Amino acid sequence: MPSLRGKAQTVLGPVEPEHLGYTLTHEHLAMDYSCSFSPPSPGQEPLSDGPIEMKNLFWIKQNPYSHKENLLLYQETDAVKEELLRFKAAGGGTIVENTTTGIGRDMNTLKKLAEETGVHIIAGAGFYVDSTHSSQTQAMTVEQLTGIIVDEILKGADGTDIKCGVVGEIGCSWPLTQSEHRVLQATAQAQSQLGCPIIIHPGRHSDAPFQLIRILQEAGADVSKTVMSHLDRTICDTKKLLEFAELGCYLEYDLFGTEFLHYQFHPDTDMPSDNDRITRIRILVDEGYEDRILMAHDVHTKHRLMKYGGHGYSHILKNIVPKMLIRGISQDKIDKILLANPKRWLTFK
Ligand SMILES: CC(=O)NCCS(=O)(=O)O
Repeated sequence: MPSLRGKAQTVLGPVEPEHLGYTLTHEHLAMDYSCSFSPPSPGQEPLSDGPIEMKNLFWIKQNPYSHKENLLLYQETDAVKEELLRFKAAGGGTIVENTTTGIGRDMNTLKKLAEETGVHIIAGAGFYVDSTHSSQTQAMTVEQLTGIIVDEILKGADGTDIKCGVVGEIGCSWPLTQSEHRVLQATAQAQSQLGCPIIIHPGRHSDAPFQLIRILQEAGADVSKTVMSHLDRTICDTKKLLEFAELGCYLEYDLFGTEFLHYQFHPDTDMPSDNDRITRIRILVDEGYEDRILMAHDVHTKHRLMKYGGHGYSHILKNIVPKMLIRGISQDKIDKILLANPKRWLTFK
């Protein structure tokens, strides 16, 4: 089998990293997030079952995980295709599709979207959070889990010959479960065998990213090829963020476009606004971490698509980049964040 060293691996095969272009490192194009359904507040049950309509859109935006149909992104392939074409027209080149086992990864659809739009799509290997692990997964050893992840990259995933090009998002809860711990160790082992990029979904606690990096390191992972996702909602304290940045992984702000009053998954956290995200990125740039920052939207529900009045996959390129420039983050730094850093991360070692 030819080595992947020096290449990035898309669903259409290996590519030269120079060809990736502007890259969103954490998105979903086809996914079923029903596993995260949050029952609505008493009295709001009828809102949960209806279709998405103008008159309930504000409620859905505030309660995205309580609306059943909103969680079925996989039903929107035509709308997603249209949006990928817009992303490309806005200068975009690559999307890393983070849907792993447990939330409806669909390799055939990803391949079709890549063929029909010309956008490079890189699929994720591995497993989402414990609540989606099958009883078979729960019973597997680290070696068995490693074998599955390695095969998804070298041979193909979900019974297809379409290959993944990153490991993740690897789902972790807070507190971390035993099954998630084994999957993390397998992720580290797969990475040390293949030199591949990995990406982690941390549990919702500011200590979680530190714990996860420690476990990965102890299991032999290369922290410099590791992305910690969702820092937006995970480490809100600047001192702690800078402490975490010292560990040397990529720091991902991937919830651009998500703005709401009440964060359903963790009401103690105030979800930052896009302006807050830009402020935090500016702090990291000023502290010298410009080579470690990544950005994305993590679109994973229908209401964030433009078809439903959402911001879509072009929001960063069209609206956030201009605002970053206004806030004193130079084009050179932005090109590091959206072009050079993803390229370095996605290149197999
Ligand atoms: C699909 C996924 O895991 N999205 C993350 C949502 S969260 O609110 O940042 O946990």
